Amino acid sequence: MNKPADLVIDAQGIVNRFGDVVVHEGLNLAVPRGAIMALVGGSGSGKTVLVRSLLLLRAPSGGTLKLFGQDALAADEAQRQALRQRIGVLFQGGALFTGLTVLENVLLPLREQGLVDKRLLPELGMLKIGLAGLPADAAHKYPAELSGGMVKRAALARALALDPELLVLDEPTSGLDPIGGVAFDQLIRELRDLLGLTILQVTHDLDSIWHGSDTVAFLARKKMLAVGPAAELAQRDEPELVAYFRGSRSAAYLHETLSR
Ligand SMILES: Nc1ncnc2c1ncn2[C@@H]1O[C@H](COP(=O)(O)OP(=O)(O)OP(=O)(O)O)[C@@H](O)[C@H]1O
Repeated sequence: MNKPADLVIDAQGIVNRFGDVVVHEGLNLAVPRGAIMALVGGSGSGKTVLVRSLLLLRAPSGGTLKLFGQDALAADEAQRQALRQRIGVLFQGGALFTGLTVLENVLLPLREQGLVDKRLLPELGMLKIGLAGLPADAAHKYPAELSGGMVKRAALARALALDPELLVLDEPTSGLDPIGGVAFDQLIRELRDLLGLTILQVTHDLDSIWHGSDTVAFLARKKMLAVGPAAELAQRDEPELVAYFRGSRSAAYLHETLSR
């Protein structure tokens, strides 16, 4: 068992409902520090609603939520803002400002925070761009001038801007070719090791699920149906897990990776 202090996210008994529609009912999720956890579930199972709750963008209808050991639901707005600043978010599609260069995008959170000496900003921005695996000359390009993989990396550099402890990634490898996807997974693992990050990633990418994550949290029946390494979940008998891990898509994937 992890001590509570070792859990970056500790959500217990979470309930989320919209009118009569119950999305989560007594959902538990514990993410230990240093984990790379994939958040997986069918369409409409409630991954986005859960992530919005974890990012303090939506108050759950019930349950408790500790972030970094602090009671996030009892926190006042200033404390919630401080908690949010400890979380870097990579939105699907990158969500970069198209009228700003990569460097300007990366510097935006730092400028808004206003804690860093302005003269140090460009150097700091270039450091984040390098960490995200982009060449220095990408800094002065606009998002439209970048490949899909570079856009993801630029968005990652921005997510790293405020030195987060937790990175939340929404389908980080979607739209990338398999080689680009594996390279991105590898980068995430290196950053976890280098910076001591904790990663929670919503993903449908079988490479990310099987090889890019240590643990898979599987959302079904309004709760976390199972949490464990992909190989462990693939042995379970719950019909949702059988369909996901032993269905035709997974079978084809495993057949292909075993023969690589
Ligand atoms: N603002 C809202 N008002 C009403 N219902 C909502 C709202 N947001 C989400 N829902 C419902 O909550 C459920 C879960 O939606 P959510 O977007 O979290 O699923 P998801 O797992 O992220 O799906 P996908 O993989 O397709 O993106 C759905 O039934 C959806 O209709």
